[in-house]
Amino acid sequence: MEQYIIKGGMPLCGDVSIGGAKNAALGILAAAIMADETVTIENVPNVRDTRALLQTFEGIGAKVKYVYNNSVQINGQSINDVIVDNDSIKKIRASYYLLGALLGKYRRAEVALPGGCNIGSRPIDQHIKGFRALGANVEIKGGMVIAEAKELKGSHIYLDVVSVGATINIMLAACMAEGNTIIENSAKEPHIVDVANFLNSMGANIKGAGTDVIRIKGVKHLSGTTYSIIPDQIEAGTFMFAAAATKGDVTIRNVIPKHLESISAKLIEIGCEVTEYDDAVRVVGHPNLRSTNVKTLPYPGFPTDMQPQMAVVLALANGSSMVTESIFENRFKYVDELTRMGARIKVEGNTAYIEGVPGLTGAQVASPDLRAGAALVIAALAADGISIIDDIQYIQRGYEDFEIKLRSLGALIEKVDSDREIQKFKLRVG
Ligand SMILES: CC(=O)N[C@H]1[C@@H](OP(=O)(O)OP(=O)(O)OC[C@H]2O[C@@H](n3ccc(=O)[nH]c3=O)[C@H](O)[C@@H]2O)O[C@H](CO)[C@@H](O)[C@@H]1O
Ligand SMILES: C=C(OP(=O)(O)O)C(=O)O
Repeated sequence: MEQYIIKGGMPLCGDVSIGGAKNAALGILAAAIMADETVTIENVPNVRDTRALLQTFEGIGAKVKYVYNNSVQINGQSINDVIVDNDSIKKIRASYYLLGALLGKYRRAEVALPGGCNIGSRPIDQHIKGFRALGANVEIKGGMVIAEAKELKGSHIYLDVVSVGATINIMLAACMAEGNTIIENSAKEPHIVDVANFLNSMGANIKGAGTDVIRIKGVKHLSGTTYSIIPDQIEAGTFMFAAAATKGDVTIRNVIPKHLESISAKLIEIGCEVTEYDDAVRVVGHPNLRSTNVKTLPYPGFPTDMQPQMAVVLALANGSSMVTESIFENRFKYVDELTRMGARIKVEGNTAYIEGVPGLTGAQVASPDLRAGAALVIAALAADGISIIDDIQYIQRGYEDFEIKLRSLGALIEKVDSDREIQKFKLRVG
């Protein structure tokens, strides 16, 4: 199994360019199969999750062509199956978007229950409630979600919880339903807006994305388009926190600074310097970081997908901090691993109580999930000595060329696959 080996203690310095947003890409790729023509999508992150989704499209008969590095052409007209239950799709969360897309286009979908990071119970009751409100029969049988509708009719849907997945999924189905749909209490994340913009560029009629009321007028056909996905807010934030933890100086390019406000605000609060440019942010670390408290919230609040990375930075700040996770009930699994590196963190309920330490020490640790894995990489970059990170397949779900980008900032990190490669790295870095 592949691992990362890291020799820490080097401040990260230089420029890094951010790729397309994974969580926007997954919604947009699913939406693309609804078009009657070829769709070209640019800035698609080449990560495990997007590859799994694209392979699944081919499995049900869609045509997928990689035009160059991060551009993909999709034509869904040749789809000949609405049953999706292959092994790789079961591992990703965004398989649920195939329900909305296939139901909207073909009025039937049978998709394996979603996987994704094991960070909580992650029900999909709000997705199902939305589909039912549009007139679909939905049942769960043998690990599959089966949704079927003779006709889909616009409806007024109030989400009981603010859900990114349910908002996008209902938007997908409703944009090809008859009549008008209103989604109230919808999520407002930048990727919701990006999926809506993409659907509109194919001829859908969606207004209000980015607010908590989305209005959709159903259309009969969606056409071809060319569209570029927004930069990944979470990849950008991860590099920002890596700069802070290693007391470095990193300019993160190809970002939308507005999407990073909650992250920048926390970095400034703890003493880092953050400069915003039109499409870049520069983070300069501080030798003595201050403590603070953070609570995860739906956008524009502090993102849950940045919570583990923030905890690592606070583990290295002076004084006591509190990190409260309000979205997922099981997102502190990295704490035991971080403790093995010398962090002082105690979890009670949905809050991690952190006593900052002057430094961490390298250790062998395992990624419990995607962002926790990224956080452990940050910890290892800041730590004294050598760390080995196991289970990096989770990290590869969401970060393209993570180790290559980190190396370009001066990090001593290698992806290894054998003891021999580990020994070679150790000899090289001394
Ligand atoms: C592929 C993707 O885009 N994943 C993101 C998406 O996940 P995901 O779409 O799974 O997250 P949601 O926004 O739906 O979840 C938010 C909260 O609502 C609850 N809930 C959700 C749906 C539902 O039907 N019933 C219900 O109770 C969840 O358990 C959670 O407590 O948004 C999360 C919150 O920003 C991010 O951490 C994930 O990275
Ligand atoms: C939790 C995440 O992903 P997913 O919802 O795909 O598991 C994430 O991107 O941090």
